[in-house]
Amino acid sequence: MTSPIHVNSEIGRLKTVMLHRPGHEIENITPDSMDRLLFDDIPYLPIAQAEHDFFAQTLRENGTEVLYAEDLLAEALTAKKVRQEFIARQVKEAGFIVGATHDALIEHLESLEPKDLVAKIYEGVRREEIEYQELDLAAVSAESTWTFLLDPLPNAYFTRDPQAAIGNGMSVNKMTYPARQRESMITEYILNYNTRFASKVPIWRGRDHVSHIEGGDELVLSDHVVAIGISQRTSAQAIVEIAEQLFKGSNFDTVIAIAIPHNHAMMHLDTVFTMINYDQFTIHPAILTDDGQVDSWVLHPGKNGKITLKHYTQLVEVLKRALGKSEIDLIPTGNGDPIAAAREQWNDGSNTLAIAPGEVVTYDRNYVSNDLLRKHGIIVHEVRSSELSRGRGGPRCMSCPLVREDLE
Ligand SMILES: NC(=[NH2+])NCCC[C@H](N)C(=O)O
Repeated sequence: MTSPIHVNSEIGRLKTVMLHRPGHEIENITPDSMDRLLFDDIPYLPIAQAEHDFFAQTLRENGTEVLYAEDLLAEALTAKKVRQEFIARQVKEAGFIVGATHDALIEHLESLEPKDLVAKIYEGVRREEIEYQELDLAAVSAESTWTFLLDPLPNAYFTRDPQAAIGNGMSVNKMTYPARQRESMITEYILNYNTRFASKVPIWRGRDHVSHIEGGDELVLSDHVVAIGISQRTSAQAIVEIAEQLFKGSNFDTVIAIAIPHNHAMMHLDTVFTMINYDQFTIHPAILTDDGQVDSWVLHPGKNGKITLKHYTQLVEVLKRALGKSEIDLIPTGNGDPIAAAREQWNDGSNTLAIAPGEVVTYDRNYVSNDLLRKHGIIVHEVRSSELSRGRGGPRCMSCPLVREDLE
């Protein structure tokens, strides 16, 4: 069976992408919950949606088929039995296993049609929306004063992270923070029950794991090389686990693990490093020492299913060797100016989405980085970014490529 997933690079012409249009979940962020929900501010929804529509339109105009995760999920949940199982698992992962609240939540969600159910899963369920048949202590006690029973999923428009297409398969991710963990269950149901995907996609690593990994850290550099960030969101253990599966079941024979600082501004590798052409990358200078060093380890398949490991500090040398290039052009965010670099990285100036070799989509606000990209010969499509950028993610984070053309 041919897989509907085909991603053998970061830069091959983008044919199909999965997005999520931000919805009311964005309006369910409050100053009190913002930190926990991984936001730094509350975007203004109508503008965020208009900006997102402009992003989707930019991709369509450049020949990309745009699929929305919310539509794929609603289709996957057509059968009542599947819907019931999905609801039960969402409610369980939100922390309700038995009791009055559990029962009332299930009853409420089961009363909804697939499209409304999907919208509810994203926007969250408030306490006052559900009707209790009977109360129990947990339902009436003070510990349950938080307005939402099922938290909103405001980060869902960053479709890059819950999963990552690698080759013809998927990494379905165990995410780091509770605020995002239920997002990758959406991926699981799309892959298992949407007819476009069901039984056709190898899963390199599922979400039923202790160690965590997120798609913002997973970069497909070529048809046999993957780079993965060791970051706030992705642990070394998860990298070893996925490397084992890739080495066993696919063409991939090289995983480059790159250590980056563990902080909110640089939560994933793709906030500081992205591939934009055969031999060109964006990089936030702050991840490198003055002489261009960063810790990285190259993993290869060894004997008897074991993995070999080698430590390097010169990223350029590692990239040259892995990609068979004699030169690598690292383009610094903010042109290397400490203030412009820090400001533009904060607003995802390094988070470029390649839609073809040497052709990228970026946020308009990062004008220093955009000018520099053009000077390096890159074609830049700018998209609007005042509200979308408040979630700390850029064009690469907001997109999950499903099909890219192979490179020549
Ligand atoms: N691939 C990325 N860089 N994603 C950015 C995700 C931002 C989101 N607020 C989070 O903290 O999870």
